[in-house]
Amino acid sequence: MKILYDTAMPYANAFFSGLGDANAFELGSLNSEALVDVDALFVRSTTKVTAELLQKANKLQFVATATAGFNHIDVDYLERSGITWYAAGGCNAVAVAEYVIGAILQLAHEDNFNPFDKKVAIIGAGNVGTALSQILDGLQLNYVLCDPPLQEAGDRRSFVDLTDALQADIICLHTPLTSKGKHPTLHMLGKEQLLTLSAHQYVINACRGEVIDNDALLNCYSLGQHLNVVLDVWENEPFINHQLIPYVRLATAHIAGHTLEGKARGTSMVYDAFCKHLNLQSQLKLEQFLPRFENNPMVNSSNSSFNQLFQLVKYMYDIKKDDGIFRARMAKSKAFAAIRKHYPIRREFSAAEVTFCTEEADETNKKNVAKIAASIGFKIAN
Ligand SMILES: NC(=O)C1=CN([C@@H]2O[C@H](COP(=O)(O)OP(=O)(O)OC[C@H]3O[C@@H](n4cnc5c(N)ncnc54)[C@H](O)[C@@H]3O)[C@@H](O)[C@H]2O)C=CC1
Ligand SMILES: O=C(O)C(=O)[C@H](O)COP(=O)(O)O
Repeated sequence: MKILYDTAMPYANAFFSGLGDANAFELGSLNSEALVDVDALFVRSTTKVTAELLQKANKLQFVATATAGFNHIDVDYLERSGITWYAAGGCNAVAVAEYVIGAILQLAHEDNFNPFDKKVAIIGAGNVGTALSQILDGLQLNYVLCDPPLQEAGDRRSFVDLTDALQADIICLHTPLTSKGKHPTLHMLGKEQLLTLSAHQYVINACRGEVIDNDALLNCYSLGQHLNVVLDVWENEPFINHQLIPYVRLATAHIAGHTLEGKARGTSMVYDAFCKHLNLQSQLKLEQFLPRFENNPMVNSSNSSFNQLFQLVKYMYDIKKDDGIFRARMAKSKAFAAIRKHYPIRREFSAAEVTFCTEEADETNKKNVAKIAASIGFKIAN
């Protein structure tokens, strides 16, 4: 059994070497020759799995991506060719939701608004959208959901349409990239939609760059429209339009899902799916591999509730730092792919145990913040 996997899949050798002759490929190095006699191919979103790449894949029976999105895979071709495929939907849902919360609290801090008074719209209420809604529930922030496919399929949550969603204060995009079907998302926010937005609203795109028409966005900015947009994803990655960067409020290199947990869960879900395909019992579990988080956060309970939560979230994920690195490196070169490749280890809230430094007078405040922190995933020290 010959297995090829992307080197960017954490713990892949440990997971796959017991299942066959497992070898890694480096980003950008895969070609059709390398797929001769390969039985299983495991990728991340940076490898386009096309008919052309697979033209010499004489033995391929299973293709999997250790990512939620699968628009980089020609699934029609795989299905026509009798090749089983799998995408690790949900592997990094919590990571993206934590990125979005990091962005909202950072913007609230910079623009001096109270996030608890704002309404969030979650467009795309699947794995990521649901993980985000759970954190918003924990923080007691108001939100609406917009997901016509789920609504039509009978999902019992309550939904609004796109026009209503675009009136929310903070609009978060969590759809797949699709260009066919009844509800395509390609350029879902085009010129017409962007022109309806006001200077008091915020748009956060952490799904796929092409869901916002980037040329239309640049045009709005060039014409003087004030738009608060956070972009983790861009059209035409990694060769994005640099002209957009100075206008964007927070800019990152498609790393919203890049927690250690999110990436490693992708590997482990691919392993489980492949074992199932082979009719084998999975032997390995993600928990065997994840290291303990050593630098647990401490929070001062004499600060306001907002500041304590902001401090805590920023300790685990500082979006402003990623934004600074992005701007500095992108100013000098086409560093998009390199920033992603060398992204430092980031952990999810659930890895950390929080200690509160509390004077007696702050005890009630501490209890309130600790309850909220626990409800968004943190462990609380006794
Ligand atoms: N920035 C990053 O690092 C990451 C980006 N992603 C992207 O986010 C996307 C969503 O991820 P998941 O939640 O795991 O996928 P999912 O498939 O669980 O959820 C997507 C939801 O979007 C809905 N949807 C589809 N078309 C829609 C439309 N026109 N309007 C509103 N909703 C629509 C679907 O019904 C579904 O419920 C992925 O497809 C991927 O492209 C995912 C993880 C990490
Ligand atoms: O899961 C997805 O979908 C994503 O967008 C991933 O976070 C992308 O990560 P890479 O595969 O590009 O490292």
